[in-house]
Amino acid sequence: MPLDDDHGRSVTGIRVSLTDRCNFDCQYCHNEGLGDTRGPMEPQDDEMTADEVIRLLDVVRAFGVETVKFTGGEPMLRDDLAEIVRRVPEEMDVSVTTNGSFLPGRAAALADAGLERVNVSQDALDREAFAELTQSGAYDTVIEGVEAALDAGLAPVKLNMVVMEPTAGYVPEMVDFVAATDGLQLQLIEYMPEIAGHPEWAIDIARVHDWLADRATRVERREMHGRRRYYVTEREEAAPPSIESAGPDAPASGEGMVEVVDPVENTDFCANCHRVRVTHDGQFKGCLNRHDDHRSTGGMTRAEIEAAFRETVANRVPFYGEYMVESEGEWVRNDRYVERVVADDD
Ligand SMILES: Nc1nc2c(ncn2[C@@H]2O[C@H](COP(=O)(O)OP(=O)(O)OP(=O)(O)O)[C@@H](O)[C@H]2O)c(=O)[nH]1
Ligand SMILES: C[S@@+](CC[C@H](N)C(=O)[O-])C[C@H]1O[C@@H](n2cnc3c(N)ncnc32)[C@H](O)[C@@H]1O
Ligand code: SF4
Ligand code: SF4
Repeated sequence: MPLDDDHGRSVTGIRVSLTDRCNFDCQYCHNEGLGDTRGPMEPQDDEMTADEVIRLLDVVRAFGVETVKFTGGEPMLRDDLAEIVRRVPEEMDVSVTTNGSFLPGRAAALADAGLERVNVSQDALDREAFAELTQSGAYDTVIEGVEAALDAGLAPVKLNMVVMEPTAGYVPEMVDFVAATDGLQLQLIEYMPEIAGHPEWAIDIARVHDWLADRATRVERREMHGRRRYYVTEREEAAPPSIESAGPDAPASGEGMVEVVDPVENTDFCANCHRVRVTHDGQFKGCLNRHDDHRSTGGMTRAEIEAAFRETVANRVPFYGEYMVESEGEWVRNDRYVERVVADDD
């Protein structure tokens, strides 16, 4: 049975950052709550080993955690990613979120190792905009990577697009693209300024919902975070760039799914959050936005890791609505946690 926190949220998923390193330098990157990805590209001593990752997964699986997501930094900078995926406890659903630049040549091996799906970041179907946003010239490689993932059977491949002022204009084309391409889905992620800064890039996500509601033939609500999923059909007049998803003769599905990830100041999203994170150096982290709830697992016995996980879950609180509360139209830290942080620091 999964563990529940004090707010009735069962923990069913774990997100493991395998490295803090990245070969891109996206202008918007929050690095899963850990700040800057810039730095050395070589493996770092503080990264968990494959054995340590598997040991943690073994512990949380026994607490009913059903899904694991490997992320980073760029998780495919880990040469042992396929080995790690192969060793994930059998009962767990395993996926990876990647910038896609290493998928050509490696997607098939990951699928063989047991990877079930992959999310690939792609913010614009435009070479120049992509280069500007990611500070990388890997546009064609990423498109090839998406094709490689589809060919390897990793569908549905979710394209992750961060929606903010510099990218919002590319949304319609991305939606047409997934509607026209079998095996692809789109995830529109509201830009989160909390860690990355640049509040001026934030957009009003309600406008995106309204636009999608007009465009969609049906709408669903995902249990996780209460996210809305819009199903869209192909428009005849649209001619987006093509990907031959399942071979040149494969029929297009004619329907695409677009999911909106809208965590910013969204109490409903946080009230339905079922995830615990693990940092690349092996610390449990109860919330993406918090830095005061990390619990180390380094050098611990299994019993100690179990205790650290229980404590992490017990201390989880919805970020918006509990850790942050509204006061006179502003989000401010709840006094309860200000006191706790000061006490912890002593
Ligand atoms: N604030 C917040 N943002 C999240 C959370 N989960 C996902 N996100 C945002 O969505 C981004 C993409 O996450 P992914 O790992 O690709 O996708 P996902 O939706 O979590 O995973 P799937 O289960 O594959 O749909 C993250 O890097 C965050 O920006 C969450 O629990 N809280
Ligand atoms: C931190 S990256 C790590 C995995 C991998 N390097 C990648 O880019 O997919 C995970 C996801 O977070 C998203 N992301 C990064 N910074 C963000 C921000 N400030 N707001 C919203 N999403 C963000 C990225 O677009 C990506 O899809
Ligand atoms: S590729 Fe991922 S981890 Fe790297 S900078 Fe971009 S969003 Fe951040
Ligand atoms: S509590 Fe909210 S901000 Fe924190 S990880 Fe969960 S959904 Fe994200």
